[in-house]
Amino acid sequence: MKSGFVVPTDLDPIERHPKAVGPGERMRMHNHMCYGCGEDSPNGLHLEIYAGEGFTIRASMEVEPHFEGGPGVLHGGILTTAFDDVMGMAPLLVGPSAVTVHLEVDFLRPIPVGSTLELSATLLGRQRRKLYTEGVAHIGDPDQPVAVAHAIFVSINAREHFAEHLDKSQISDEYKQRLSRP
Ligand SMILES: CCCCCCCCCCCCCC(=O)SCCNC(=O)CCNC(=O)[C@H](O)C(C)(C)COP(=O)(O)OP(=O)(O)OC[C@H]1O[C@@H](n2cnc3c(N)ncnc32)[C@H](O)[C@@H]1OP(=O)(O)O
Repeated sequence: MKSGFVVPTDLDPIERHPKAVGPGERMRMHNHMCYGCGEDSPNGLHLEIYAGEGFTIRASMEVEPHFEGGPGVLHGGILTTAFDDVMGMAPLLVGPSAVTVHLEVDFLRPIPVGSTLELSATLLGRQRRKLYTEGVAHIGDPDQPVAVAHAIFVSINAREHFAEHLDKSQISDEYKQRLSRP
């Protein structure tokens, strides 16, 4: 497998947060209007994302005809979006919210429209606020990945980070109030 991403060898160990969602349980939605996993996003991917064992996350995605890029195959940007969202849930296993600062994808094989894409993410470790993750996608044989991704997320204080933009969001007033509480 070809990948230019170098995972640091001196990552600090991580511990699952005592309040993190348990293995097999659905991850709590971070935003009901999120294009990746929000149930109210009108044109979103509507990913259902589950916690796995250890520091893993998984989700499935039906490759719908309107996700086409090349003839008959999934658009690379849609796959990247799905990775961003699924991998972005991994930091929540160990602590507070984090946002993507770097994401790269190795596209290994075309992904036909009509297939079921299985996505998984693993949190590899941290360096200060940086959380390193790896993602893998396959469409049948788990030993034959169709894409691999690496991302760095940086932990944030969500209330402060999103405060300036809350007025532009389509999230519910209740959720807005929750996010704007000091
Ligand atoms: C409750 C609701 C909340 C929702 C939560 C969301 C859940 C998410 C779910 C998933 C949704 C989908 C996901 C989405 O769509 S997330 C949406 C897309 N992402 C963003 O909008 C993030 C935009 N970036 C920023 O706002 C700032 O950069 C932040 C605030 C993140 C950091 O700026 P800040 O000034 O605070 O910190 P810093 O600059 O000292 O950086 C800190 C460390 O990071 C390192 N670094 C920085 N950039 C890079 C880089 N490109 N490659 C490698 N490393 C990088 C940097 O060297 C430093 O490392 P070190 O010095 O310690 O070694």
